[in-house]
Order: sequence, then C-alpha cells, then structure tokens
Amino acid sequence: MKTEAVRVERLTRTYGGGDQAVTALDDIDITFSRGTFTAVMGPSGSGKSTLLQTAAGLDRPTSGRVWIGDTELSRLSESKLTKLRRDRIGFIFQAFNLIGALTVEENIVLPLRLAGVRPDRDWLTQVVHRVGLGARLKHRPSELSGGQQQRVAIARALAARPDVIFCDEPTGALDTQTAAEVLRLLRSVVDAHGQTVVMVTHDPVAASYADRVVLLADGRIRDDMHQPGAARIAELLAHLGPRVTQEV
Ligand SMILES: Nc1ncnc2c1ncn2[C@@H]1O[C@H](COP(=O)(O)OP(=O)(O)OP(=O)(O)O)[C@@H](O)[C@H]1O
Repeated sequence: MKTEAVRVERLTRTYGGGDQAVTALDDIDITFSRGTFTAVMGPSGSGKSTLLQTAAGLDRPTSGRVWIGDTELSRLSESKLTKLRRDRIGFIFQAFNLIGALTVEENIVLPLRLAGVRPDRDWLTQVVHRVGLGARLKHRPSELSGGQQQRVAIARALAARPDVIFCDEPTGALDTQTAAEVLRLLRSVVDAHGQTVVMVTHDPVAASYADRVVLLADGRIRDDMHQPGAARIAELLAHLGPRVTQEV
C-alpha cells in the first residue's frame, strides 16, 4: 500500500479575477503520510481552509494536482469525486452539524444511509466505543454536552472507515478540557487505527497533539516541523501576523 495518504503538487487556488484576484494558495507541494497527524496553522487568510478544501476534493484547484492515495482528483467526474469523498474521506468542522431530530446513532450512520451503504457493524461498535458514546446512542444531540456532540461528529466522520480525516478547527467551539478530550481522541484514531488526520487550527496547544506542524503564510508553506511544541509554535505565529499582501 502507498505510504502517502494525500499529496498535493504545485497547488494554486486563485479567487476572483483582475484587480480583485486573491491567490489563496501559491504553488504548494505537500505530502501527508499514512498514519500521521498533521496540524496546519498560519495567520488568518493564509490559506489553511483553502488547502483543506482543495486537498479533500471539496474545491477544485486553479492549477496543480491532488492525490488521495493513488487517485488523482482532477481526473474524476463530479460523481466519482463525490463517491471518493464519501468512501475515503471524513470531515470534522467547528460546528458539529448534527441533525437535532435524530438520535446519536442515527446521526452517526446518516451519511452511510444516504449513500445506500450498509454500515459495518463491527467497525461501528469499535468507533462508538472509542468515542465513548455507548451509553448515549439513543439520546438526541440537544441532550449532550458540546464535547459529546463533537465526539458524535467524529464518530460520524469515522463511520465509513475513511483513509483521511480532515478537520477544520475541530476544537474551536470547545472549552480547554473538552478540547483536550477531543484531541486525545483524534490522536488515538491515528495511533490505534493508522488513519491520517489533517487538522487546521489556530491553537498552538491543539497543534501540539500532532506529529507535524505545517505553517502557512500568504498562501505558501513557511515552515514544516516535527513536534515543535506549543511554546515554539506560539512564538513562530507571533512573528507572522495577519495576511497583508494581496495579488493585484
Ligand atoms: N470564496 C472566496 N472568494 C474570494 N476569496 C476567498 C474565498 N475563500 C477564501 N478567500 C480568500 O483566500 C485567502 C485564504 O483564505 P482561507 O479561508 O483559506 O484562509 P485561512 O487561513 O483558512 O483563514 P482563517 O484562519 O481566517 O479561516 C483569504 O485572503 C480569503 O479572503
């Protein structure tokens, strides 16, 4: 099996045109290996979400290529891309995006049901156990704490047993202690199941749970570090400040 879970090559994403054009990503090359946890950081507007969206096939690059495993995304039709996202990629966002009228269990299997895929019961049992929600399966999201709701969203992202999980500020709406629980859970998903996690975060402490920290600035990779630690990350971020340059 290929050791690369995700690879992007010469990735550029430009929004708008003429005087208003913004180069959100500027000729980026990066690889995320299988079984690793990477934090993507950088000032506001540096291109973090754009990198996540294009690498996950939610947005098409202006130029450059993206691979999920052996599959190159630009060659795929919209329907094949949708299937790849459903089968091989999980998403976790700051907003939990749970359906209030459904139980925890129904929320977890909803994407599979919508896709007409039969859930793998053994795997789901493992996932529910891992996120610690066994006693809450029949509850509604409104009866859960924020951290528990995010754990439901994590279980939902894991349900299809994806190769890669992309997270955009997964702890942004959580208090420090609850955030730590969610980060330990993401860490365990990588360590116990060999899945690949790519997480955008502003929080140096959250990033310290990752194996690797990639720092973006002005749509480019400014730094790429192995477990730099929260203090070093905070120091590097303090030197970058918000995005100031724009394409004209
Ligand atoms: N749909 C869009 N249309 C126009 N410009 C956009 C669009 N999406 C993003 N941008 C611009 O692209 C640049 C990168 O945005 P992106 O959201 O990727 O940054 P980010 O690092 O995730 O920022 P933040 O930390 O504030 O979420 C910014 O200048 C942003 O204004």
